Amino acid sequence: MTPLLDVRDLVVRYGAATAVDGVSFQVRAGETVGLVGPSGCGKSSTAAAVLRLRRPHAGEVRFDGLELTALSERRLRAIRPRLQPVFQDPYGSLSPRRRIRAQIAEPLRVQGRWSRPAGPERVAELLDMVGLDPALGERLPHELSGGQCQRAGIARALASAPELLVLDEPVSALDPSLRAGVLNLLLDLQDRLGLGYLFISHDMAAVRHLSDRVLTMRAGKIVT
Ligand SMILES: Nc1ncnc2c1ncn2[C@@H]1O[C@H](COP(=O)(O)OP(=O)(O)OP(=O)(O)O)[C@@H](O)[C@H]1O
Repeated sequence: MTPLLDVRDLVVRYGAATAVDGVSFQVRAGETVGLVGPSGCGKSSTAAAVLRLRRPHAGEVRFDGLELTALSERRLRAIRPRLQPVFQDPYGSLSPRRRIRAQIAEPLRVQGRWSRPAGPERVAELLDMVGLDPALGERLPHELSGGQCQRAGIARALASAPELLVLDEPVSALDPSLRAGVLNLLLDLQDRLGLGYLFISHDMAAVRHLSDRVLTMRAGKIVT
């Protein structure tokens, strides 16, 4: 079976410095692959290349068999909803001045999946799926707690109907008491939706809790 994500010999450079040095791994549908390693070892650079936020210097990123590194922006736009990021900063991934419900509705509108009353109902359903009272959709991001905001960001990612989530330190900015709740939510969503996860963290306990397989990076290379 074609893996959901197939990364081959990935190289990311910043000028003369090599941040990712020949990394290869696969993520299958419904599977969580953890990526751990010390600060600066190249985890976020790997994520950025997978999401095509940064073009790699060399190597391939295949998503469902399709090579992303060579795709035009126009063709990439059709693929982007299928692989969605969740970043560390819960407030940073949402626009500060728009209500939560409008931000969750946006992917539905962009993909031509918005109508009334189904659109607003879907937004309420997505909020409920991430454990938020749909009434919180009326609020602005700064009117939510960090944990609520990260859940809203996950709801927004889910609005695109993704198959893969790239989770880059998704709970590291949260109060330790809230982390388990968000990690368990991610497990629950994976069960319900069959999502693949690339889960990046320096928190070994969190990675073990979530991952089917754990890859360790050091100085740009996968060492296990
Ligand atoms: N935009 C950039 N410009 C130049 N160098 C960068 C840039 N982003 C990252 N780097 C460098 O690339 C290397 C890998 O960084 P990266 O952020 O991918 O590591 P990381 O494992 O995600 O670290 P952390 O856990 O601290 O986020 C580091 O040496 C870093 O300084």
